[in-house]
Amino acid sequence: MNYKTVQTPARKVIALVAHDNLKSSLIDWCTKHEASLSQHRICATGTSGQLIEKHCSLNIEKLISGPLGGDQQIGARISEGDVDMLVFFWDPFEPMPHDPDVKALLRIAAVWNIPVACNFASADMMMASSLLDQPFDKRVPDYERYIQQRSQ
Ligand SMILES: O=C(CO)COP(=O)(O)O
Repeated sequence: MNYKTVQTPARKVIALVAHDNLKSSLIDWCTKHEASLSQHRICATGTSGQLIEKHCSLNIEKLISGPLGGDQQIGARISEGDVDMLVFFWDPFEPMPHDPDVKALLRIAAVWNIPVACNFASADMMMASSLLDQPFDKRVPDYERYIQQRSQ
């Protein structure tokens, strides 16, 4: 794979997702970081987004609920370059009917070099980063070269 460098903007698009047993943790985390989060654009899977809006004063773009396609929607946005960070409190103790979607979301986030936090501590560290409010360069697959090489 060939890579190129792109710039992540200062004002980020942050995607938030939590499985049911971790929704209260995500709400606590959003409450803790409400002021910082309000400086960025937030999207979330359906139920997580509704609950965050109910408990915090954040504007959330609510996508489809996870089991109905929300994880895939976020994955599609990542591959189109429209998500800069992912906080996904996935449940390590319960299998989900949509486990393939969860895996696909985590995979595509790895492909596109998206910072991902899967628990409270890593999400806290991400919010403490000086890069949160600054543009920063990151390496992503060079799609133009990839498609050019494949179509020769
Ligand atoms: O299931 C989810 C992620 O896999 C989360 O979806 P909801 O926020 O709609 O519950």
